Amino acid sequence: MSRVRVKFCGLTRAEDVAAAVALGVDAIGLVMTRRSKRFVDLEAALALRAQVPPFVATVVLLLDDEPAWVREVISRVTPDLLQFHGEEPADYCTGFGLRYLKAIPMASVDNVSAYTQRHAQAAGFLLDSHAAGGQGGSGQAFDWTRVPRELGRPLVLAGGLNADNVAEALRLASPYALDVSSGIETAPGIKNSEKMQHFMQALAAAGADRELR
Ligand SMILES: O=C(O)c1ccccc1N[C@@H]1O[C@H](COP(=O)(O)O)[C@@H](O)[C@H]1O
Repeated sequence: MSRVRVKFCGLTRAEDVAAAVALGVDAIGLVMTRRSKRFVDLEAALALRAQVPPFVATVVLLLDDEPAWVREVISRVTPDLLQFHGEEPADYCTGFGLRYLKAIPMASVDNVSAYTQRHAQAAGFLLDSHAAGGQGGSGQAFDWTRVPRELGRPLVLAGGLNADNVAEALRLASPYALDVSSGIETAPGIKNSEKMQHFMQALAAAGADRELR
């Protein structure tokens, strides 16, 4: 038995980081691709990162970004983990020398295990509802019965999660971790403390301590 981990992603405000940490999240996500409405620049990311205490991970989300930008983000923000959400090939992802999650666009991937084999060095896989070439963070869920039983790596479930569906997500997908953004906000990048709290309460009520894959 193990506890389901939680990442709140797309935080842009100090008060939202403080609320997330107080609620006991395992990771916060900073979106540092300029394509996103939740983009935070280097100065903002540095300030938010400085607020994150030990034992809470800082994950930086990128999407088909220029390597020079990725290197600058790594050296300035010092994230614990990268999350590549685009069509980045394995040699690009491994080239930065930092552990990474690879997002899998479930709307356009039929064979998940073939996809994971191309990213043998990924620390884990994040299954999201978008199609290749599209963006995540849409608040849309995919069919969770499509989540494979065995990935051989930690599986992070994302896409349209909220307090109302988290129990069903756990039941159908048994993920290692949950990643939520739209479901805890009032507008892109503006998190809502009540929604954050409701999400964590719903997770606890659903039994966050469970057998995981
Ligand atoms: O949050 C964004 O703006 C974003 C932009 C580009 C790619 C991914 C993005 N977010 C990630 O998408 C998933 C699902 O989010 P949601 O809960 O459906 O809003 C999650 O991993 C976000 O971190």
